[in-house]
Amino acid sequence: MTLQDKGPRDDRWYLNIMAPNTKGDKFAWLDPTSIYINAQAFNDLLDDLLADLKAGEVECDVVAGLDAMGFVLGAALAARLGVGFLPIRKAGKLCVDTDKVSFGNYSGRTQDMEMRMPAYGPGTRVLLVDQWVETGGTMDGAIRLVERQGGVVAGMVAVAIEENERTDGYRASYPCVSAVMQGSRWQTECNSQTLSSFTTYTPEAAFPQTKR
Ligand SMILES: O=P(O)(O)OC[C@H]1O[C@H](OP(=O)(O)OP(=O)(O)O)[C@H](O)[C@@H]1O
Ligand SMILES: Nc1ncnc2[nH]cnc12
Repeated sequence: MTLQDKGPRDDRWYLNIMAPNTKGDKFAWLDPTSIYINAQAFNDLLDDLLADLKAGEVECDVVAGLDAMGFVLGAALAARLGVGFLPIRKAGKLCVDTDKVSFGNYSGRTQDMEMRMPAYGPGTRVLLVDQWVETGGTMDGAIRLVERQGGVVAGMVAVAIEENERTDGYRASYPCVSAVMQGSRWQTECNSQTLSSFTTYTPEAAFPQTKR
């Protein structure tokens, strides 16, 4: 595992560059992907998640990332962990045999997602990675897919896991790692779906540094 020692890790500064929704209720309330644009932010995010996985002694045989943005974080973590990456896809994309589940998410709509079948042997430890967990409905579908093929959910990782009855159940059942730490101001703000950093947010804060 590649890990830089950066001292105390609890500032999570890169959460400040997450972008507020400017498009209304049909969309998620914020866009965390600005973190990925900036090399320092993205690498600090990965370092923090990896440090917390290590501290929690969370081990896995493969990372499964959830379509679509879970692919970004999941693939980056898999590469750092030295394991493979298994995409869990929105239905209708995979041209091989699949298992399929229906799930509901924050949008109130029901969707289907699929995982290739067979994907791994019995007892394989699968680390589930998504960008964000809001209601936990999407994660619920992924857990069902993993367990139906005899996999063991090794844990779950996201930028944030909002607190509600379903995610309380996840925390009780699996190791859960998120950049937004439980008990922090960030967690309270994510639960209420507004961040104080939105008042000073500028897109430029996430711009990649140019080498010229
Ligand atoms: O906890 P939930 O309420 O289920 O919501 C979480 C899911 O919603 C978002 O993805 P979205 O479906 O918007 O798709 P995207 O990754 O393609 O942006 C997010 O990245 C999770 O996958
Ligand atoms: N990407 C996301 N950002 C913020 N809230 C979300 N809820 C579900 N997905 C989300």
